[in-house]
Amino acid sequence: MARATGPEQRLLAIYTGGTIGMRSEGGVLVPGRGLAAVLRTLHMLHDEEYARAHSLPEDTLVLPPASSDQRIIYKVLECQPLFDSSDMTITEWVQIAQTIERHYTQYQGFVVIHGTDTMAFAASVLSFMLENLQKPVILTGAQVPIHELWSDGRENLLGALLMAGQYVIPEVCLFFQNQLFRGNRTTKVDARRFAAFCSPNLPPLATVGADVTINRELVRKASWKSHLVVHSNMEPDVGLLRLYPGIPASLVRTFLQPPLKGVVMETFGSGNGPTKPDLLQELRAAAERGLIIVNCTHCLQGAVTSDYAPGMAMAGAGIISGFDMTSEAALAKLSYVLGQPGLSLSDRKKLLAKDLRGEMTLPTTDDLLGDDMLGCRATWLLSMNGSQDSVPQSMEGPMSPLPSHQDADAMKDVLLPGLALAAAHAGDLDTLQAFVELGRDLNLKDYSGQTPLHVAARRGHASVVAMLLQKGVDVDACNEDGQSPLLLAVRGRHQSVIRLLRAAGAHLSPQELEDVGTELCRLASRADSEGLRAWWQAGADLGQPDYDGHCALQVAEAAGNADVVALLQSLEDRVSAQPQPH
Ligand SMILES: NC(=O)C[C@H](N)C(=O)O
Repeated sequence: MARATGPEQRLLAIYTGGTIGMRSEGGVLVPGRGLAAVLRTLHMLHDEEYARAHSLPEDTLVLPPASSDQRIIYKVLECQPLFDSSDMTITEWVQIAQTIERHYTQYQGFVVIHGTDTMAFAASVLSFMLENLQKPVILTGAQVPIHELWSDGRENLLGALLMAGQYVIPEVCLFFQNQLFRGNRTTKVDARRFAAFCSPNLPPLATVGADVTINRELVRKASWKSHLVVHSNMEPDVGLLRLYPGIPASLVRTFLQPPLKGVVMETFGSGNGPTKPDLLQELRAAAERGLIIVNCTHCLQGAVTSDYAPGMAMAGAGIISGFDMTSEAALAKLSYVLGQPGLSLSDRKKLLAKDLRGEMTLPTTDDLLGDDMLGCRATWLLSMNGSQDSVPQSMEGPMSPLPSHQDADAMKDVLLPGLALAAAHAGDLDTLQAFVELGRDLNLKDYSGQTPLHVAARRGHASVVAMLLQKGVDVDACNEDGQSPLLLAVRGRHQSVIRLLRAAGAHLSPQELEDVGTELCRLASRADSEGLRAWWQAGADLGQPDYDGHCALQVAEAAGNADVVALLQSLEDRVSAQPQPH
């Protein structure tokens, strides 16, 4: 990230509306025309003397000198009509992106003056529409109109212009209250305070006080080889659904109907939701007919993980993790990905799982490996075939001395299990295949005894499970809690994985089956047909009693759940006919 050089920096300020330029009409605030004329009267935003001395055109403004050798000259392009941002839609944001494209070569940077209510959505959408940005695009606005005595608008606009004019930050950003954020990481958190925005999962790119502090390692690098690409084809039929305790499956079904093509589902905590079978059934049915569902947490901070059983149930329903994306960014990303022509459903899902514009933090292999070995790269590790010759040149030098053979072996012992498990977690067949090609044993275990098969079974990655089984891994390997891959697949209700494991001879151990009667009765009492079916598929005896002697069928009968009764009876009838693995 460089400082902008040259005696004059030219910026375009695109004024779309918002409180910053509003006036009171009939007791309410409405967007006001002629913002440039107001700015011309404000000394901090215009140096009339310089403009006259340099014969700047009528519509051009110039900031007072920020440094002795540089001037920021800007023009305000007023949109027609102006909007309260509550009324803005993808159509208006596409127009902004196209305006930037039209003027891209004439200006060193762009400031978008926008209402605050939907500014985080706008910044997110623009970040996906503008690919290969090499210049800053900074959104800003105000909580109080700029002509008022006590307004945040003057400082916000000045800050945005200074940041865009003085630094080459090739991203869509949002500047508010002395902080420059990555736009697609922001959310509006306060209706009145001047500190209206926050970036819960990424620190600001820059902070302005007596000094400007740039968080250089966070700023994205521009790709100087490629040109700006503006993606105007954004899918409007995307939605946002917030789960709440007790949400009826019927409501979810209605919401997910066509023409909706993608939905961001705001879930509890680290990505959990109710595990009611009818609700999961609706989600699964929608996913099966091609609706894309992205799971984002409704918490302000933190990420979706699969630490809890209800989270796994969600994952089992064909839902994509949004990790730590804001809902605004996820919605914009969905609209962008669905708007891309000619992609298959699986291509779209792959694109959604990638970090495209710095909008989400993906769990890395390093996260799983721990801090002590950070910096070692997967490719390097895999290329460490006991010979220093295979260490890439780029790893040499004073900061990264070549390890001895023993060190290299010790490092491999520590790091390879984590790497293999990370690949299994991500469903990354290519990396696992690389292990095989280098003659590595895929039975390796991490510190808790987990094998790649455990992880793939737990995540429901059937293709990875099939590949591992084909390579002859131990199908009944137990982790330190005595759990087999089959048990993890049952918990996740991953039917295709259960089938694969059973076909490879997997058994639930006597220890895993110890309390199965109680578990089956619990599932029967909650009418969880899918859970019951998973245990049955895994070879559990559905007639096992719970601690006080009741079996699942009796519990279902007592609860008057005819569907579950019918299911249990049909499964029990099929038990004798079912081929038993040896
Ligand atoms: N502070 C603001 O700009 C709020 C206004 N309603 C808008 O979003 O346009």
